Order: sequence, then structure tokens, then C-alpha cells
Amino acid sequence: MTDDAVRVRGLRKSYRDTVAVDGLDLTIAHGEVRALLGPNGAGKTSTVEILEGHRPRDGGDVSVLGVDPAHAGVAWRREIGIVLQSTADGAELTVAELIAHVARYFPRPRGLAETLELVGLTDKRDSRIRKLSGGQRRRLDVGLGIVGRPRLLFLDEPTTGFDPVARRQFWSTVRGLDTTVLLTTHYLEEAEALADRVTVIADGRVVAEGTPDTLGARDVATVVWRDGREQTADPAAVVARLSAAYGGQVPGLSVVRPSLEDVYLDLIGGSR
Ligand SMILES: Nc1ncnc2c1ncn2[C@@H]1O[C@H](COP(=O)(O)OP(=O)(O)OP(=O)(O)O)[C@@H](O)[C@H]1O
Repeated sequence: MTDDAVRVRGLRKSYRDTVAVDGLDLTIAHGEVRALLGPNGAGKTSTVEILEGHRPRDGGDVSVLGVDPAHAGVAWRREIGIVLQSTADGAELTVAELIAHVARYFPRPRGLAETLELVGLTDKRDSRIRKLSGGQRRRLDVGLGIVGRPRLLFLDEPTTGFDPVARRQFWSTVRGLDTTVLLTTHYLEEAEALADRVTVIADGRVVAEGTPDTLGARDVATVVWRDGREQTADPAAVVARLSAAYGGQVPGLSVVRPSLEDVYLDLIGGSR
């Protein structure tokens, strides 16, 4: 086992004249939840499909669970869980039947009850798949992705079309998993809720990487008061200083931190 679940160096992929991935580096530690963010066409899907072994690359080094996906076999594939954007097939089967069916492909699958519990579908075990709501189908997709106990789970825009309640339920499902996760999403809130680290991609390259709290100098706050403003990583100290200077209340005081969306839009600004 290598130290990292994913290690990518100088990844390149072009489609005819379009450079989709342009020298991308990515390292994901075991157990980490990593979010991949970027505008439409940034190269996220191309990158993820190369990591999944579903797309050939033009250049660069790729190691996923210690193996090059371009030459990986069945044993490696069983350690990978993939939840695509499409929804589950098998509309006439029940939830339990489909999960049990998929479980047979794996050497040591999770039990049916545990899988249903993890994705919040225990009540739906005997429902036909065609009768599930969109959000329930998506949870079933995740159930199918984790039933084989993958060491690495790919989630591609997992909550597109979810209502806010279903989205939060889904987030708690993902937080309950004990596996490395690579998540692509267009929801900044989702990245903030789930990811240990965030990688922002634009034009096929990494433009920023960090924790959701510190990405793009997000930990720098602006202290504004009636007579001035100051940027600082320690707003409490600035407020204490001002308070002493004004002898108590600081007139017109506010402390503002950029949202993850603010820093994200700033980071990709040049690529649009
Ligand atoms: N099969 C393909 N043939 C030709 N060009 C492609 C193909 N797949 C992707 N591209 C192009 O490669 C670039 C990167 O696309 P990719 O799908 O990797 O981006 P993405 O970040 O996943 O975008 P989105 O957020 O829209 O899903 C785009 O310019 C896209 O048009």
C-alpha cells in the first residue's frame, strides 16, 4: 500500500484540438474526503474518468490505490466504488433485490441491512425501484457504490436535483462512510459540508487547493469600523486593540470573512 490513495503528476488529456487536462497534479490521502470544484469544461470529469480507469490519458503518472488505472485488473476494480450521474437501472426489482444482486460481485460485501441503514433506505427495502423518488434513487446509487466496501469512492455530482432536506440527509450518509471519497460538485455548500480538502480546477489545471476554511486566503477577515478597515488573520486581536483605543464600543464595527463561493469565484475568475 502506498501512502496516498491517489497520486497524479503531470496528467494530460486532449480531445482533438481541445486540451481538457493540462498538467494536473493531485494527491489524496487515505481516508480523506476531497472535493473537486471547477467551472463547466474545467476537466473534472476527464480527470475522474482517467482515475476510474474508464478513459485513457495522453501523459502523466497516475496511481490509484497503488495501481495505474490504465493497467488495472478485476481485483483493483473491486476496491473502487463509482456513483455516476445516471440513476440505478433494474426498475422492476426491489431495493433489497438489486443491492443483494450487486453484492454478489464482491468478495466481502457489506450486509444488506447495514447498506440500507447507511443510505437511509431501510424503510424502502421492499419497494420497487421505479417507485422511488429521485432522491431515494440517488441514495440507492450510493448504496450500490458502497456495498462492496470500496477503499475509494467516486461521487459525481451526487446531489444534483435534491431538495434541501434530501441533500442534508445525503451529506450525513457520506460523513458516515469510512472510506476515501473523491467528490465532484458544483455546490460550494456541499464541498464545505463534506470535504476535508478542496481542489479547484480551471482550464485543466489546479488553481488552488486547501481546506474549505482556508482556501484562497479565506481565513483572512476584514475588520471594518467607522474610521477605517483592516485585513487580518486575527480579527479578535484587532477588535481588542480598537476597543482599547475607543475606550469600549467600536463605532460601526463589523468583521467580514469571504464565503467559499466568494473565493471560488475569485479563483476561477481568470478562466471564464
Ligand atoms: N469525449 C469528448 N470528446 C471531445 N471533447 C471532450 C470530450 N469530453 C470532454 N471534452 C472536452 O474537454 C473539456 C473538459 O471537459 P470535462 O467534461 O472533463 O469538464 P468538466 O469539468 O467535467 O465539466 P462539467 O462541469 O461541465 O461536467 C471540455 O472542453 C469538453 O468539451
